[in-house]
Amino acid sequence: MRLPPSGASGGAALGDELQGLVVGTHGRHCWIETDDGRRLLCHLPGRKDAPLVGDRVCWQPSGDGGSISRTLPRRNVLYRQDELRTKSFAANLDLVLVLLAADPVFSESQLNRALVAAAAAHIDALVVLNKLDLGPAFDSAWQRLAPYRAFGQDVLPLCLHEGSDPSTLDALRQRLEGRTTLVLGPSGTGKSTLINRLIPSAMAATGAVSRALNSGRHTTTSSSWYWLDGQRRSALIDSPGFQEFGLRHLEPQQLAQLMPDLAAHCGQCRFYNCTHLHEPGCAVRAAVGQAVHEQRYRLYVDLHRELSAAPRY
Ligand SMILES: Nc1nc2c(ncn2[C@@H]2O[C@H](COP(=O)(O)OP(=O)(O)OP(=O)(O)O)[C@@H](O)[C@H]2O)c(=O)[nH]1
Ligand SMILES: [Zn+2]
Repeated sequence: MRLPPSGASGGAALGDELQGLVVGTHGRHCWIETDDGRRLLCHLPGRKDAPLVGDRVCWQPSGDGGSISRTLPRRNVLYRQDELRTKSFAANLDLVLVLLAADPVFSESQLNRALVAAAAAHIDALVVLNKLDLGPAFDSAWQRLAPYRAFGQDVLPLCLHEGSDPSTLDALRQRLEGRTTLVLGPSGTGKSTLINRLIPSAMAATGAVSRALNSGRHTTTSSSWYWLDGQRRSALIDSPGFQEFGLRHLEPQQLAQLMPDLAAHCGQCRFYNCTHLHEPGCAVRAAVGQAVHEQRYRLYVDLHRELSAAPRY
């Protein structure tokens, strides 16, 4: 079967509108990719509701680029928040990959924030622990993840060490197939190494475009899109911003439901609006030290306090 010819500018037509995928954002402009794989710089009409990497947009040709007319409805958006405002990592995600490593030692609070944000956005999460070759350091990090595995969180070991057995990377590759995955992780875990290993050399230029877009800025705040295959079915989005992973867009009352080990007990508390902090007959507190790991409950208490104290915007 022959595909119908695409529009003069190469995008999928919707009425007389052309569609494209946002693969990079930069102030008042963003890079879009047409369905036949061409990339062009588009101008945004206004500051409000700027499209995110992963968005599908409608656009019209203008000059040697284009102009975006609107963003199509999103399946989801992963949010975080810094001191000042709510920010978004990307839209229309299938998976959030949290990359940790045996070294540097990871922050459980950061890990939990990423998982809570993904759960709040109804996006699957995958935790990957890199540097399997570090032996004892890896074992103790793997042990710290035991409570996460116990509540059903998918956790994969990984080794990106030069010359190592490729089986862990192959297992990860399978998880990414056919999906759009946002990669998050603190500095030093091997994020750049992973992206370089996963992206075929022919496509690395894609990342170069995104990096070039960001290079003039003081801090890199936008996400970069990389295709993992020639068919453009599987994609990775690399995003900065893991260090300041605020969750103030969430209400404290939502929190327990977004932590699966706590959520399993929420329904059995005496009071329907139990905060699981001090109430009598609290099923969550009764499970602490058993089905709910002490450390996980501590993360809940701290984050609940933070969300309760936060001013809302
Ligand atoms: N031992 C070991 N070292 C690794 C592995 N993967 C990556 N590294 C090393 O870890 C260090 C950090 O890797 P990067 O890929 O630069 O990490 P990153 O997460 O991109 O860090 P930033 O560039 O700071 O954001 C480098 O020295 C890598 O060579 C691994 O599986 N085992
Ligand atoms: Zn309770």
